[in-house]
Amino acid sequence: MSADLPITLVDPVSLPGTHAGPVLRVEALRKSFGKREVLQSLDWSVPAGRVIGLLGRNGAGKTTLLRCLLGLSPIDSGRVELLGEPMLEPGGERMHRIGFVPQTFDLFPWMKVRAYLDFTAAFYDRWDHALVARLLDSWQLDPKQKIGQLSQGQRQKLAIVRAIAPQPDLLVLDEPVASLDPQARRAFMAELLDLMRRPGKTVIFSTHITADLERAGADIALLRDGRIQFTRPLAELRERFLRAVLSRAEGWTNTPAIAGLLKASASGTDLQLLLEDPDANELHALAASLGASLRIETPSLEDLFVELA
Ligand SMILES: Nc1ncnc2c1ncn2[C@@H]1O[C@H](COP(=O)(O)OP(=O)(O)OP(=O)(O)O)[C@@H](O)[C@H]1O
Repeated sequence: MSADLPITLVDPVSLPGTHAGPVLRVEALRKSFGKREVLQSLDWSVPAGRVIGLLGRNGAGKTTLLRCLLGLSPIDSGRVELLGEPMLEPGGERMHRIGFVPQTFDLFPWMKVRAYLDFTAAFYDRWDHALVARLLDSWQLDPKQKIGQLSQGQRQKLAIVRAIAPQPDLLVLDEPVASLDPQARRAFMAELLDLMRRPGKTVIFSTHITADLERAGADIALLRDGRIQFTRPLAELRERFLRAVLSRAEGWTNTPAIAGLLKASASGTDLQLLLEDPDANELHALAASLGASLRIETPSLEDLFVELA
């Protein structure tokens, strides 16, 4: 699968058979564990037809947020609306339209893969048997093996097969590729992109692997300080954040003042400035006034994540 496949994003309003509003709407969501306030009046809205990568440092609250969204963990206060209805508890018809891949999958160790999938399929009208057969084959999962004997990565693959097979409208994945080898990760991302190309499908997945977000052409949602700081298409982030490198022979002892400065670091003759929405004219004028040459670079998503998260 090529890394730069074009992705067609679908206008949610134009989708037949789907509600027109956001797939997910969260208002003032609060969740604490003891004194630790993990989600602090978090607001978030996700339109249909997007792939959203949820980024955040270890312990930022990604798992907590995903579990609260799906009603798997009780919230302290606030409101969560999923597929146009308030989420009070998991269950009901709507859950057939939502797929979830948890961080770890430890269920039914005594069951064989085939029996587990057949058993689960019985609950779903839209179970895609052909997709299951294809994924078992290409991901080399042995239908006759017991789940308890699968490696962590194989279990994760099984959890992904199980989540995709009912053809959910909303697929939520909590670090789905953490245990997968690079080959399986790419295959999985390719499946995600396939899902995405069907109208109205929405995917939300948490990850630390920024390359996967780039490959998926995902929108980036950043969870920091208990809130979603922004949800933006990758291309927009790339335009918004730039690195300016000022160079001069005598080096740098002070950081010049400039609008949008997020971070500055000096090394030898270079001064690197990470800037949000910089004004090019201002930058050139600054370089001239400091007797420095100017180079403008686009930071990688990983660099951005390190700086912003
Ligand atoms: N059941 C729990 N009881 C007490 N504290 C919890 C519980 N679950 C999570 N926490 C705490 O909430 C915070 C957020 O944890 P969470 O697992 O949601 O973060 P995360 O962003 O998913 O982290 P990671 O990237 O490491 O998976 C952490 O400080 C964690 O210790």
